Amino acid sequence: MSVLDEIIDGVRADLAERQARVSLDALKERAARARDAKDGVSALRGEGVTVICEVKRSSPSKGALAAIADPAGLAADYEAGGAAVISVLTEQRRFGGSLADLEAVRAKVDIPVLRKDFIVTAYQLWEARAYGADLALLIVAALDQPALVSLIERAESIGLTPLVEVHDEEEAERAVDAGARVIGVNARNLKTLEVDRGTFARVAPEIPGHIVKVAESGVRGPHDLIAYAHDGADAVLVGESLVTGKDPRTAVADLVAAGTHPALRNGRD
Ligand SMILES: O=C(O)c1ccccc1NCC(=O)[C@H](O)[C@H](O)COP(=O)(O)O
Repeated sequence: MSVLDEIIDGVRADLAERQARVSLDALKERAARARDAKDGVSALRGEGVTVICEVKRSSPSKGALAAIADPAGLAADYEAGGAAVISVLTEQRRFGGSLADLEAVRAKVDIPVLRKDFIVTAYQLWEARAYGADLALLIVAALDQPALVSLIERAESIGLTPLVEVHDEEEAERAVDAGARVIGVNARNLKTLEVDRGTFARVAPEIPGHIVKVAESGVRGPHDLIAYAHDGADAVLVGESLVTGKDPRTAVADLVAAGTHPALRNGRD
């Protein structure tokens, strides 16, 4: 069984427990009371290369990364550093996240918030909206094409911007066909968990220019953002290097400075 399959088995088991406790109607009522969702596309099409900063406690590839006792405080530091979007990993078993983290971050920051999880049902999209997310991750490798199309449509219909994640050219084609407006190319191979930063350069040419292109994983600092920018990234998604570094606010500010540097912007025009 692949790592992704194992993760999704756990996600489905936890989801069944939540569904037994909280009805879909109750979630929808909670979603109706949530703050209106912010537009993820305009946030990511900000000045230069924008930065999505992740709240990530642990991961299948690295184990424990950072305790993060105060996810909202960390998100506030990211926002102060100039982040365009906060990504909150809500998967519990492998990443140590929760919907409570999402809710706390939402209450603290003004910028859009992404629910990063392994979403396989519309119920999870309603959860995302009910706990204040503006964007939600959909992983092409985890979904057949009818499910991908249906979840993109449902996300859009309830105000969420779907960030559709791909790992190769074939998945990119499926994401485009399904109507994605934002596509993330993840450099982390879900079979080996290894990061290959060349993945973005290979896959990005398959993605039409009107779609926002996000380079996910493996950003250690400004030099990696610049490399992804030269390969056509509109945004980067950064987790590990921020949560394991000493000063997340300054680290984000350094990334944002690199992403908005006039030399980089001229080179991309
Ligand atoms: O991080 C992992 O080990 C991982 C394993 C299996 C599926 C997903 C995984 N990570 C989720 C992510 O996509 C990353 O958290 C995100 O792109 C940030 O990456 P990084 O900056 O390298 O932490």
